[in-house]
Amino acid sequence: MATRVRPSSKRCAVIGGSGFLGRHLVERLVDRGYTVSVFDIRQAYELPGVTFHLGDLCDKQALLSALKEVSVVFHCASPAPGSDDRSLFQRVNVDGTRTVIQACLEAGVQKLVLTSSASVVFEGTDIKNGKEDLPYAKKPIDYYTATKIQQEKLVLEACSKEKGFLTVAIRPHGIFGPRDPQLVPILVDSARRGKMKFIIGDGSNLVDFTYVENVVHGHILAAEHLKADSPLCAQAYHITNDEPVRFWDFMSQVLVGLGYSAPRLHLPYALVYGLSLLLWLITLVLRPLVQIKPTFTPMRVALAGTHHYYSCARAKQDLGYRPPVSLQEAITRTVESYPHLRQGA
Ligand SMILES: NC(=O)C1=CN([C@@H]2O[C@H](COP(=O)(O)OP(=O)(O)OC[C@H]3O[C@@H](n4cnc5c(N)ncnc54)[C@H](O)[C@@H]3O)[C@@H](O)[C@H]2O)C=CC1
Ligand SMILES: CC(C)CCC[C@@H](C)[C@H]1CC[C@H]2C3=C(CC[C@]12C)[C@@]1(C)CCC(=O)C[C@@H]1CC3
Repeated sequence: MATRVRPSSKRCAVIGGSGFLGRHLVERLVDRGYTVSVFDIRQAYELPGVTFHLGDLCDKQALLSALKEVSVVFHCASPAPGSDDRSLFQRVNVDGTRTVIQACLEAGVQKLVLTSSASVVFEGTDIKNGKEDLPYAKKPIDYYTATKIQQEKLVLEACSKEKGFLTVAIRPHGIFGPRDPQLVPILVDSARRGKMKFIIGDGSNLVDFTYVENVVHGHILAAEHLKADSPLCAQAYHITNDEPVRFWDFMSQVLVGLGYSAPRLHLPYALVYGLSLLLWLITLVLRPLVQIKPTFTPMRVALAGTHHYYSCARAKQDLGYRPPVSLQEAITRTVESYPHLRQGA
């Protein structure tokens, strides 16, 4: 009689493992003795002990071959938020996540840890010390956020103790750190084009920026604490640095650290938000003729001019989470990791 091999609890797969967060997660998992398979549409690096499976997460057969004997799946793949492509977000974040769940069930995966986003509750207005019980945004600020909401619901609803399939969602916010393709590069590009002279609003708005290694730590704690009798099943957890910071102080510290000037002049929030909406509408109308990528999208302006910071008390209580790297240390490490983006480089 054929015996089914019981997956080792240290065998995991990282969907989106070639990305910024995914690669940091893979590196940490390897350090902790996990056997890791990466599933991604691209291979961005090589690492001893890591197997790469190239494929689209919407393809169940491709997923199934990567999930053989895997007990834990981390799903941190998504199109970039800035891509603004409605059908791509729907296909990957919603339909694709359904496929991931189905493949996990068929492959006998025991745990699925989703990288969601704290933005699932953000509607463009202030959130101060937001807890996980805030309702999902009724009017999500963009397609990315709208599909992250649907994705999180799908994953949490799939949690089934009867089927031996447990799920949890991690909601990070403003991830930054070495190799981030988004935050620091966009900031520096804006500074180099002379667009970082202005502070949007009065500059007092507090925001969470979370160091990538802390986000990774939260994911691994969640995977290791997720058990049938634990409070984690079908729950979402904010993972932050637990040190809200003024948005413009954070941006200024990174800019000055890299040799650029900090923004000084103030512009009224309502004016900049209105202009960004107008620009967005114009790009929408012109899209068939010309592709314009505005720096100041309504989403970015809303993020730059409002409070949005979250409580991670639930993660502290249920996961024993404490951010291992302080914000100051994280900024120093990040600035040092981008010598090629320094002024004059
Ligand atoms: N960067 C941030 O500040 C935040 C990110 N998140 C979430 O964290 C996760 C990781 O984000 P990042 O590492 O920043 O993004 P990233 O763009 O660096 O990585 C995403 C990875 O997913 C892969 N991918 C995209 N579509 C795929 C598909 N159809 N099949 C297989 N792989 C596919 C990409 O090739 C890429 O390697 C995402 O789910 C994102 O929504 C949540 C909160 C904040
Ligand atoms: C041009 C400037 C006004 C802003 C430059 C920095 C921004 C690129 C970043 C500041 C906050 C960041 C952020 C995200 C992306 C990069 C920023 C807009 C997310 C939208 C990434 C995906 C998420 O799930 C939420 C993030 C919130 C913060």
